[in-house]
Amino acid sequence: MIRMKSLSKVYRTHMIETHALRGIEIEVKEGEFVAVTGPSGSGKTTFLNIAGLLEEHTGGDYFLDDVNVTGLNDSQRSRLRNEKLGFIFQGFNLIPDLNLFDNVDVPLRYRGFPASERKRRIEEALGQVGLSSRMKHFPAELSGGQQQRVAIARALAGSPKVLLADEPTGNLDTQMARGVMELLEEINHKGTTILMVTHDPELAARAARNVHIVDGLVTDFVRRESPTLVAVA
Ligand SMILES: Nc1ncnc2c1ncn2[C@@H]1O[C@H](COP(=O)(O)OP(=O)(O)OP(=O)(O)O)[C@@H](O)[C@H]1O
Repeated sequence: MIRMKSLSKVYRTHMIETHALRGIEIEVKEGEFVAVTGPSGSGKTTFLNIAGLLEEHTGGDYFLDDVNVTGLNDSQRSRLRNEKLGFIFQGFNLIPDLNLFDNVDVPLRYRGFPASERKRRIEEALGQVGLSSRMKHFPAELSGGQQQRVAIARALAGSPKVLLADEPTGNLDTQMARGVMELLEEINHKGTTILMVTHDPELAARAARNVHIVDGLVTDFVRRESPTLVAVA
């Protein structure tokens, strides 16, 4: 589903070059749940943003669902992103002035689905995260955990193949974090591939696979189903 070959990312600002990713080799298969861990500044968000087509890599190749995204133009990248990917962020990123229904509707409007199809998808997605009864509520009327559930519903409504989550529980207390993790596990069991950046060792340990990034390199893949160390770069 996700394949990166010698992938690198260099940020160039004010004469300074930052080598954020330095030759990533990784393959994530459909249906995997991968936790991405590593120290601050190691390149986790950069990795996730490139996987999510939010940023362009500067070297190597990236194949998303067998499409080589290297060299695609902005509109091709947007189309691929909208069709295949869903995003969840630490800060939820909901629009405060829109109720839950309309928040979940935002990316569906971009996709150009007809109103009846959007309604069906919104109701189904909010149902899946247990918030059917709150559709007319506004984000500020919900707890942090509930707001993250809305963000998950917004991501799910587009039926993404891959869900990318950057510290999805970073703003939540332990109890709420567990609830969100359980929901992500449920979504994964239904077939969605998940890539989740987390600083939380407890959550990382629950993912079937951990990818550890240090200093822009993947240093460790651990498949917890088998004790074998699959790759060390
Ligand atoms: N837009 C940017 N311009 C310049 N440098 C950047 C940019 N974004 C990230 N970097 C640099 O790239 C490196 C990797 O950053 P990244 O945000 O991917 O790390 P991270 O592992 O997600 O860190 P954290 O856990 O603290 O969020 C850092 O040195 C960072 O300063």
